[in-house]
Order: sequence, then C-alpha cells, then structure tokens
Amino acid sequence: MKIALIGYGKMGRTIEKIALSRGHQIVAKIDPVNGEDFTSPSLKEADVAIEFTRPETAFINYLECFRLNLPVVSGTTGWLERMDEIKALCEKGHTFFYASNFSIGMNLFFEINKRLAQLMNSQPQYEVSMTEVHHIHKLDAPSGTAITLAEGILENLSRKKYWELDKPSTGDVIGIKAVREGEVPGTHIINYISDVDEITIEHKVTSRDGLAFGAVLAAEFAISRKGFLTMSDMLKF
Ligand SMILES: NC(=O)C1=CN([C@@H]2O[C@H](COP(=O)(O)OP(=O)(O)OC[C@H]3O[C@@H](n4cnc5c(N)ncnc54)[C@H](OP(=O)(O)O)[C@@H]3O)[C@@H](O)[C@H]2O)C=CC1
Ligand SMILES: O=C(O)C1=N[C@H](C(=O)O)C[C@H](O)C1
Repeated sequence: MKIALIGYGKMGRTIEKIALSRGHQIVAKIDPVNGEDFTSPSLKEADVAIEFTRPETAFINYLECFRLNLPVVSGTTGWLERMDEIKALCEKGHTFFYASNFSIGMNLFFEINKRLAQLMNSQPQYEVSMTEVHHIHKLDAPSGTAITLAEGILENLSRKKYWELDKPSTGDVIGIKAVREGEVPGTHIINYISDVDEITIEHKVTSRDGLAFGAVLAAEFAISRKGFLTMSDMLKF
C-alpha cells in the first residue's frame, strides 16, 4: 500500500515506522516542517492518506484529499462539529475512516464502558465521573476519546444527559476532568463512587505504537471500501 502521511508529528512519525514494518511505502509527507503540500506530484501515487494534524486544519485537509480522490484515515480530534459535512461527502462516494482512538485496547475499553454504564441503571447509589490525562502539547480538551467514552455512558445510563468539562458530576451531568502533564501519551479513567465503595476502570497508553498500528490497519481496511468507516466496522464489535 502506498501511503501519504498528512501531518508528520508524533503520530505521523510513529505511523511511518509501523507502516514500513508491515511492508507499506510512504510516498508523501505533507507537513509544514517537510515543506511538502497538497500540490506535491507524489500524492498522485498514493492509495490512501493518513491524517493526524491539528483541530483547525483537519477538515480542510480532508477536502484536499477528497479532491484527489484519496480515501482518508484520520484520528485528529477537536474538529467534530463538521462531521456531518464529511458524512454527506461520504454518501457521494468518498471514503473516510475516523476513530477518536485507534488503539485496539481502547476500543475494547469503549465496550466495557458501555456495559458498565448499562449495569449502573439499576444501581443509583453510584456517581460516575471521568478523568483524562495527556501531555502538555495537547491542543484540545477534553480528549476526543473522553468524548467518545462520555457518549458511551450517555447512551447507556439513563440518569445522565450531558457531559461537562472541569465541572463536578452531579444530577444529570457527567463531569470530565482534563489534566495536562509531562509527556503522558493518554490515560482515561472512569470512576463510579458510592458511599461504601468505588469501581474504577482505566486505560493507559504506554506506547503510541498501539495507536499507530490501529491507524495502519484502518488504512488497509479502507482502501477496498467506500463511505464512512469506523473501528466497529473493522473490528466487528
Ligand atoms: N485517534 C487517535 O488514535 C489519536 C489521535 N491523536 C490526535 O491526532 C492529532 C495529532 O496528534 P500528534 O501527532 O500527537 O500531534 P503533533 O503536533 O505531534 O503532530 C501534528 C503535525 O501536523 C502538522 N501540521 C499542522 N498543520 C498542518 C497542515 N495544515 N497540514 C499538514 N500537517 C500539518 C504539525 O506541524 P506544526 O507542528 O508545524 O504545526 C505537526 O507536525 C491530534 O488532534 C491528536 O489529538 C493523537 C494520537 C492518537
Ligand atoms: O493528543 C493525543 O496525544 C491523543 N489524542 C487522542 C484524543 O484526543 O483522544 C487519542 C489519544 O488519547 C492521544
């Protein structure tokens, strides 16, 4: 598979390593630091684009890739208010694979989170809250993954209706605390507290290799498909 990397930062570089180890080729690296942009002729060779950039640039990058008829795999967070526009373009024949978190472990954790929330419908003595911890360079809060986890709870725990950043959990609100420290690659903690005990589930990224591996698998999956694709389509959860 011939891959165009859009964004050659922490994720772009890790994806390059994993893609090469799986026998793929990187034919373009579109990033300000590289000096290569969407006019690059090497993009014509690509089978797929893998995009990990910044919240404010992601959407325009997707349009550039679609203009070149390239399927896109993206994990960029913080732009999701425009997701409906991307889904509409997918209905017109473009291919877009999105995940707020490409780690296989996190996608298992998404399912555990939903099941635990379901069980808590008959246990009103528990209050739920969430904490996410990331490196100090992260631009968005809460993390895209924390939003996905909160949505998983809201869909399954009827007493909760909203999530709020940096507010305590109370009534129908799930409080999400976002912590930025050091070089933490990504930790998500969900806590259910009663007067007598506490249940905590936690997912901790220990290497970005897991996130990059998921993104490369997604690209392998996307190149032979059309439309809007997710990890559930690929992992068949
Ligand atoms: N879904 C998932 O599994 C994961 C998602 N992410 C998300 O991916 C995104 C990127 O993360 P990460 O790699 O750690 O961030 P980095 O800041 O390390 O890398 C982003 C790169 O994109 C470059 N860039 C900025 N603007 C453009 C543009 N218009 N076109 C091409 N490249 C551009 C940046 O250059 P410059 O520094 O000069 O701006 C930088 O080199 C974030 O939104 C993050 O939340 C991260 C990990 C996993
Ligand atoms: O910015 C990061 O680093 C990460 N971003 C994603 C998110 O916002 O959820 C995924 C992972 O947590 C790492």
